Amino acid sequence: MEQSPATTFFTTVLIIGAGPSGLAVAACLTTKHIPVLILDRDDSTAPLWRYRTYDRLHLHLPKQYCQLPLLPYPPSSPTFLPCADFIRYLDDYVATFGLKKHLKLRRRVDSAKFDSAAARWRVSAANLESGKVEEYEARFLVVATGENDEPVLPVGITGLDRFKGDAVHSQQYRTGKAYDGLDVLVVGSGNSGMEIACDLAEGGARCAIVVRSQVRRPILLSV
Ligand SMILES: NC(=O)C1=CN([C@@H]2O[C@H](COP(=O)(O)OP(=O)(O)OC[C@H]3O[C@@H](n4cnc5c(N)ncnc54)[C@H](OP(=O)(O)O)[C@@H]3O)[C@@H](O)[C@H]2O)C=CC1
Ligand SMILES: O=C(O)C(=O)Cc1c[nH]c2ccccc12
Repeated sequence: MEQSPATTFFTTVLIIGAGPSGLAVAACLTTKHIPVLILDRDDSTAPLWRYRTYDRLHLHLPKQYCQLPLLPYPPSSPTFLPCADFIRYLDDYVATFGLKKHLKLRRRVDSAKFDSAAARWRVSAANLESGKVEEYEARFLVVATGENDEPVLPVGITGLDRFKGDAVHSQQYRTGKAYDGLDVLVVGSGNSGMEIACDLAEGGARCAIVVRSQVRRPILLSV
C-alpha cells in the first residue's frame, strides 16, 4: 500500500522542548517577530515540573536566578517559589507572549539533519496523537530538551529483581507520608536525594542515604 506523504511544516526557528528554556527562546524570538515552532513529546509545557516532581518541591535558587527573559516575578512572590507558583509563572509566560499558537505538543522528534545544499534543518517527528510522521523544515534548530527529563537508573544492581519492596526513581516519588514506619534507602546525594531523604524522615520513615563520592557543600547566596 502506498504511504501518504508526510505533512511538512516550515518555520525559521524550530525549538525542541517546551520546558523553561524552550519557552524562553520562543518568547525572545517572537517578540522580534521571528517565526518559531516548539515541539514537545509530552502533552503540556514544562512536563517535568508538572508531572515528575515531589510534593514539597520549591525552587532551591532565589527567584531572581530563576526568572525567564522579559517577565520578572512580581515583588510580592516568595523568594523561593513553590513548584505550583513556578508552573503558574510559566503558564503566564506562555499567555503573555502568545506562545500557544506556536506549540506543537505530543510530537516526538526522531531525527534532525542539516541539509547543507538547502541550508535548512530537516526534522522528522511522530505525531503521537495521529500516529503520523510529520516533517519540519527550519533555518535554525534549538535543542532545549533539558538534562533531567529521562530518569537515569543504575544498571545491574544485584538482587533488585528479587527485592520485595518498592523501588522508585525520584521522578515517581511524591511524599514521605507514603513511607511512614518503613525502612528506605535513598541512592544519590544530589539535591533530589537530600531533599527526598529529609522528606522521608519528616514523613516517619527510617531513612539512610548512599553517598557515592561526596556530599556537595551548599553555595551560600545572599538573597
Ligand atoms: N528544588 C530544586 O530546585 C531542585 C533542583 N534539582 C536540580 O536538578 C538537577 C538534578 O538533581 P538530582 O536529581 O539530585 O541529580 P544529580 O545528578 O545532581 O545527583 C545524582 C546523585 O546520584 C548519585 N549516583 C548516581 N549514580 C549512582 C550510583 N550508581 N550509586 C550511587 N550513587 C549514584 C550521584 O553521585 P556522584 O556525586 O558520585 O556522581 C549524585 O550524588 C540538579 O541540577 C539539581 O540542582 C533537584 C532537586 C530539587
Ligand atoms: O532552583 C533550583 O535549584 C533549580 O534547579 C531550578 C532551576 C535551575 N535552573 C533554572 C532556570 C529556570 C527556572 C528554574 C531553574
